Amino acid sequence: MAAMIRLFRSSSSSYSRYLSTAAVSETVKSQSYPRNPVTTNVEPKGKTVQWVFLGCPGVGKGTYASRLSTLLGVPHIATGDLVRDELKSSGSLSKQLAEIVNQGKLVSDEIILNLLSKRLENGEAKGEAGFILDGFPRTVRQAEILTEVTDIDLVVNLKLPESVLVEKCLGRRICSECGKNFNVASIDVAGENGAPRITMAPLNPPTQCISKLITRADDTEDIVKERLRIYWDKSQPVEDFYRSQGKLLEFDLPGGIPESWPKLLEVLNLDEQEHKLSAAA
Ligand SMILES: Nc1ncnc2c1ncn2[C@@H]1O[C@H](COP(=O)(O)OP(=O)(O)O)[C@@H](O)[C@H]1O
Repeated sequence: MAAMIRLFRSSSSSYSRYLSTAAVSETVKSQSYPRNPVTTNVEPKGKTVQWVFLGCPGVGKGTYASRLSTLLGVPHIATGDLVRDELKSSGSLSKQLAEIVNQGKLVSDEIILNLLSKRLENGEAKGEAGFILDGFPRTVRQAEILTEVTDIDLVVNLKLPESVLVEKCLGRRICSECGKNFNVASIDVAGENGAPRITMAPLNPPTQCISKLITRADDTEDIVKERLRIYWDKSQPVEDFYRSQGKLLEFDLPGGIPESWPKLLEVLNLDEQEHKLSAAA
């Protein structure tokens, strides 16, 4: 992990030097790719969790990654949140980022790696270990860099039909005071290719948040469609990257949180009660 932070912290010149080193070590790297089936067992006293969550905008990566991070006691690190925090600041980067993000485009690798390295460094100073990454890696280049600097145990790929994704993004609301996420969309769509119907009840805010709800500037229909296009173009190949390493766990969400959460725990071989008890001990 420390090596990861050192490399992520590199200036742009040493960063490009690092990339050429990565290219030289390509052969060694490809030999070390595991070929065994996906293993999801979490050893509570063993090595800490280093997981990645993949999935289209609106699929619920943040929701499930955050719940699992609480359950497993590892930080949930969402690069989208890091970008939004930077947008709120008055730094010089903020204006540059707003233009990119509000068009639904991806931020440069250099900026993302800088934000991520700062976050990891702050976490390490606080004694954090392990992580659930959400929103990173988003390109094959980012995935290759991550492979160079640390071991990823498992990559969870959350999936929903595209029509649901757009509705979910448009229904997304955030409380400007407490920061919690809600969703006012009521989803009821026929499953694709003979799959069962998908229904999701709205995740309504409590009364104290109702007057403080805001919508993300990039959650408009046109920008969501552009983000989805970019996902298929740039991020979907990341699924293939991890599939070929035997690390990809595909998970078709059966519905909202009440239906999906227990099923996700089941495929991850996690027992909620057991983890709560060991955390309390
Ligand atoms: N790993 C990344 N690489 C490039 N840009 C990123 C990355 N993570 C986040 N961003 C930027 O932040 C925006 C919001 O990210 P996120 O909240 O993860 O969005 P989404 O809901 O589309 O999955 C993205 O549209 C992109 O501009």
